[in-house]
Amino acid sequence: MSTTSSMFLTLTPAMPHVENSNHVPGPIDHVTLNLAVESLTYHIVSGDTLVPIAKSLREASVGDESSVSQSKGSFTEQIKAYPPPMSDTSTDSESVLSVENHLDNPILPAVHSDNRDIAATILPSEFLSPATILKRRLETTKDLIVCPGVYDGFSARIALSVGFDALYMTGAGTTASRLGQPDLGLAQLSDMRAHADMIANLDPYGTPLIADMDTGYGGPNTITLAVQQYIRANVAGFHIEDQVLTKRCGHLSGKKVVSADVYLSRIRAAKGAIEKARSDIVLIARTDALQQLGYDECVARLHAARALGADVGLLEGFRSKEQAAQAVKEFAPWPLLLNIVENGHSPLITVDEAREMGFRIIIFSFAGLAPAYGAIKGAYEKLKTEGVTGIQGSGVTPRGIFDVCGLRDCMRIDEEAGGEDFKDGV
Ligand SMILES: C[C@](O)(C(=O)O)[C@H](CC(=O)O)C(=O)O
Repeated sequence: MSTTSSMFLTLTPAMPHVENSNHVPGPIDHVTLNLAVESLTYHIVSGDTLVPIAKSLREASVGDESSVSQSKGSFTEQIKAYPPPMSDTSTDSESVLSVENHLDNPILPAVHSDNRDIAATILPSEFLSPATILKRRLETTKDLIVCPGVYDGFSARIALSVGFDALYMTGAGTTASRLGQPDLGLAQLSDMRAHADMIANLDPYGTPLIADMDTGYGGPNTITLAVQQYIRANVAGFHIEDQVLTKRCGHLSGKKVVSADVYLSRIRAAKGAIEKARSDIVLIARTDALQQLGYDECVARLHAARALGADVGLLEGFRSKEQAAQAVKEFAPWPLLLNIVENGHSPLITVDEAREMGFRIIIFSFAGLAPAYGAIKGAYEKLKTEGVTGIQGSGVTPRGIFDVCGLRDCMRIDEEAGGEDFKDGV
């Protein structure tokens, strides 16, 4: 039939979703349409499956004409921005399906033919989103995923240059660096989303970012928006907790948690948003109930969160190494994340010890913020008392700092595009 007949799409192992994907919403409003298009974009770059792409296209196709044409325009632009690896047209019969046949599947009716042409140009055969990378690593290995805390673009760049399994965007550090405020629930969704978006997209196709989502910033509707926004921001995983909205750092005294019912409504809302988006973003259920309600209540809350589909558990503020090890055993093989906050309320557990205990993710929330505090304060004090910063002779040059921030990539992009901005160097 059309131009699509000779085009092939290599599908990822997530393909079996096809059989269960016949839920197609009815007519949609502008908001839903925009979400569909954004989710579509996400799936293009994520390479999850063809189904969400086709489903989103269908959703777009039932919107009003102006929305549809607007969405198609933006869609086409997005595809141009992410050119497919056209050289890879593997013919492995298990992994290659005709786009045309696939879109003709009766569970995916009414896809516009011009949209099929667009879909046929998408070949996300090798690309996995950071969320998918993180999720598969949790599902298919027993690795301990080690994440340094990053609190801004520069600390994230430094962590990327050192090389880690994943990064952790600390809410405490975000609040400190973005707002200059303590970790008391003062950062709003817009602050956290914008910060996460910037950090997650410094290396958009690589190192996964796990980001703090605090309490979810409100009730189920706000949490739904928060999850949608984190997904669109290319965040690979997030944790959501049971503290009251006026929360505080998990390593301060006087914490208060909401009831188990309210907590579970948060988890349910988060999971529902993830499923609706067909996203692989990793849902980490955190409980801060230890201080106020004790260990058994934490265990009950995390078991309930697990039953609702949370991918990972986080029990905040362990009192001892024994308690940490006990929790891993309690939930195995469900993965647990360990939050290390040096000089906080919990004992220091090293990467090797955490691996031995069986934790699956370890975050060092203050690994960037605390040393930055010491180094910056030292330089400022020296400047004040001695009239110099002490940086001279340290070997840290402006060029070196900009290199960490991707200067070479910027130069390469310019050169490859035929630009001349850097032909005489920098
Ligand atoms: C993990 C945490 O949520 C963070 O924002 O990094 C904080 C860290 C901290 O403030 O000590 C927490 O443990 O609550």
